[in-house]
Amino acid sequence: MQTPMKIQFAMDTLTTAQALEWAAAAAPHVDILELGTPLIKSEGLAAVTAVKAAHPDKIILADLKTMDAGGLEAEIAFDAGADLVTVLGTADDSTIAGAVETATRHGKGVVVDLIGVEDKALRAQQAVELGAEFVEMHAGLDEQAQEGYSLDGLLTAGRSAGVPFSVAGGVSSTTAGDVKAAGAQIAVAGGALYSAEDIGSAAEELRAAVA
Ligand SMILES: O=C([C@H](O)CO)[C@H](O)[C@H](O)COP(=O)(O)O
Repeated sequence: MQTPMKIQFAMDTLTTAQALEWAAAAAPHVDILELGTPLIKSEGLAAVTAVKAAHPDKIILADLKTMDAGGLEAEIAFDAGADLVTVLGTADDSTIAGAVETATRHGKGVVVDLIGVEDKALRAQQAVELGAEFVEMHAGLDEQAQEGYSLDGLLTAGRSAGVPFSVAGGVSSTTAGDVKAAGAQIAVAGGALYSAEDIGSAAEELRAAVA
């Protein structure tokens, strides 16, 4: 039987209070709660601790986007309560390996974020060889704002990589079916959920779209 696709809620806000409110609304319908990079820069890793304490049953992802000192940055995030941390695919192999070594020691995991990587399929394979749990086929908010942006490039890269992957780049209930069809294990949604009038209903709709 195929493993059901997971949903990751990317909480790109600047306050822990807002993140806790969003997490409570979406929690019944999502598997992974992501503390967005702007939130961690604004509130620090205390935000991770607060969300983990409120949702001990959820996978908590700290979107550190680590570029150097992989072991050190992963260590402080795991100590704060994260289950997964992100390291950039543009980082040196030793940075990814350092974070993986720390994750293994903690019984936790590393996700390699392929934002800004030219050959995402190739780097995805290398990242998984280095021990990443999965990679994120990712187009960031700035790339999404460019004219003509579509998810297609991410889906093609995911299909050809042949390793476990998530897709992040403006995923919504309209596009989630395509993400599933491409073979992704995880659909990441930020704006489509937190900009909705009713976050809980939007998350429920997204879950239905990938069921
Ligand atoms: O990682 C993200 C971005 O770099 C800002 O932190 C987003 O969380 C990710 O792109 C998912 O959000 P949406 O694109 O709004 O779905």
